[in-house]
Amino acid sequence: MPDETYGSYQNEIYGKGSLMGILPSVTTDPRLLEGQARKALGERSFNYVAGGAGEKATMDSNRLAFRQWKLLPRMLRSMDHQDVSVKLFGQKYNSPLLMAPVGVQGIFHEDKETGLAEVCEEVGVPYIMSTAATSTIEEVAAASNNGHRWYQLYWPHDDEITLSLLQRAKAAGFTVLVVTLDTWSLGWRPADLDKGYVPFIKGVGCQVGFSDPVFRKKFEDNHGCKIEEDIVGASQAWLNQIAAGGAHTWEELALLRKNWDGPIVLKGIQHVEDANKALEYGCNGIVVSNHGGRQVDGAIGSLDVLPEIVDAVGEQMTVLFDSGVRTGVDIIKALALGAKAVLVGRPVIYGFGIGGRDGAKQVLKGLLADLWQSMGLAGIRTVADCDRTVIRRVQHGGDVKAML
Ligand SMILES: Cc1cc2nc3c(=O)[nH]c(=O)nc-3n(C[C@H](O)[C@H](O)[C@H](O)COP(=O)(O)O)c2cc1C
Ligand SMILES: O=C(O)C(=O)c1ccccc1
Repeated sequence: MPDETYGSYQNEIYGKGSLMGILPSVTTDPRLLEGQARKALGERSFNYVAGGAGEKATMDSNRLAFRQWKLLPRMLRSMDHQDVSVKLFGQKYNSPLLMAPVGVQGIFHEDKETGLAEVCEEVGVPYIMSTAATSTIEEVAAASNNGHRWYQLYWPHDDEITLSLLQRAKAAGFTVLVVTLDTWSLGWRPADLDKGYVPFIKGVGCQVGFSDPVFRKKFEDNHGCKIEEDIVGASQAWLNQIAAGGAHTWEELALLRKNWDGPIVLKGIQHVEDANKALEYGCNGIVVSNHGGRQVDGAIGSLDVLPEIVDAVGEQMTVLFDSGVRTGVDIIKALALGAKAVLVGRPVIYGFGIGGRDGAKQVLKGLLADLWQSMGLAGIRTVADCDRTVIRRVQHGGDVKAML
């Protein structure tokens, strides 16, 4: 049962820490988390999650963008009825935090997607499942149980396969479709390129495709053998569907709109004109995101474009945010600039790599407790109260290296 106040994790750590000598096994310091994960994970898995495109300039920009906004805390306000719940697409959620879709979770811990989905249900955070998963749609749904789950589509080029994935996601209780637009091909990622590391080449992260009846039949018809008899060939065929072979177009969104009854959210929007187009093409929301700086190096910091996008479409559609969120105060800043909720990727995966289910749970609970504490101490009672009056932009951005 999720703790709906989220204040108690701090008490849990202080209480148990001082009374029983039990300390958290995953650091609560956002500056130390990546280093702890580096020690726990194999080199290639660590490089994969921590890596970014090019010289990581966009990863830096993501953090610097946060540093340029400061809170203006208010005092002597009763926080007796503090509430961090939000409503997204007519559904109430306990907090404005969502688990970002992250591929190949099985390379970070054997608990894989099913374990993380279970944890998300326990802490009350919606789990967004990636198409590049090491578990099937149906396995994740079973593990997520009564938890909120959204499905992230890497959009196959073959429409029949796309329709099959949508049908499976719907049947498995995924309520929101998140269509990622910025990764129709992998970015230029030196850390992976130098080690020749692509987990999918040997079928890792292809479980959604390999378990899909339409993809299976087409593969067998075209290759004259079963997937299990040619894993490398099947991996290539799956990758050609979801992460190679060119970008889709705005016009093609009609297929998704026609075949998905629930909300459709476009992930990877960084330009006001694209936000306007998302609206024009009948989408219900967007994630302002640069994929955590993993795709276009030198792209603008994600938080830097949030205000103008919110000004353009925030009244008509749900604007979500990700890329660079590391603390509770980061969440407050994104909300203050108009995001309705935020997605977090790497920090949770670091915790997951360090301690599987338990490690991921510590990170998620920590973020929620930090959000709760910081909102309260800043005098912000509800997410609705978290508007542009609670922050101010300053010129001195701080040293991003001190943070990362
Ligand atoms: C290891 C890794 C794998 C990812 N895989 C996916 C994916 O399969 N689908 C997707 O839409 N985004 C994927 N992302 C991007 C995240 O959803 C999110 O946009 C990004 O991690 C946010 O930035 P943050 O890590 O700074 O929080 C991935 C990110 C990482 C770090
Ligand atoms: O690595 C990523 O960022 C990502 O989004 C991805 C893309 C294809 C397969 C797995 C993950």
